Amino acid sequence: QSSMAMKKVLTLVFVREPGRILLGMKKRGFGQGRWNGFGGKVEKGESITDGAKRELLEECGVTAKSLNEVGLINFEFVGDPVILEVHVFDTWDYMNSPVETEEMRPQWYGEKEVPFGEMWPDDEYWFPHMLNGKKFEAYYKFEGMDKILDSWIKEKTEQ
Ligand SMILES: Nc1nc(SCCc2ccccc2)c2[nH]cnc2n1
Repeated sequence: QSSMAMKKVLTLVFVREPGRILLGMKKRGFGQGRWNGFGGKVEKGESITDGAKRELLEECGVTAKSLNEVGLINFEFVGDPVILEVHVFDTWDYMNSPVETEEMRPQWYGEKEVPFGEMWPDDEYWFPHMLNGKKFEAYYKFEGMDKILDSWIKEKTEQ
């Protein structure tokens, strides 16, 4: 047992246009075969925001000029002691059109056409908060990659 909880800090960035959202089809690694935002690990010595901008650029060639904090999600996977602490951002202020990389195949979706059937099962629960511009915190306990055993979500009033 470990008295210190083990956490891995990750980022997730969604590029926005009025009525549309950019998703990426993950081509390898964790979450392969699912549409998602762009993101990954935060490196030592970089801020979470800088890590988010770096992953967005690496994964689809888009440079975010500013990021909005959208939410904070903690994911637990049964049998894995490491909690994933995912910082979710969006950007409306960016440069360059998205391009496909080895990691991700980008595609724009209408906000009413988000392909939840090809995404992580939790997304359909917190996307509406993001799309409505509401900040949120959430927790999802997974068994495997498809089954949610336990969850909660709450909106954050601006501090
Ligand atoms: N939408 C969503 N994303 C993730 S992982 C996001 C963080 C990440 C991790 C590794 C590489 C890139 C990005 C999820 N895990 C469980 N449900 C989930 N939903």
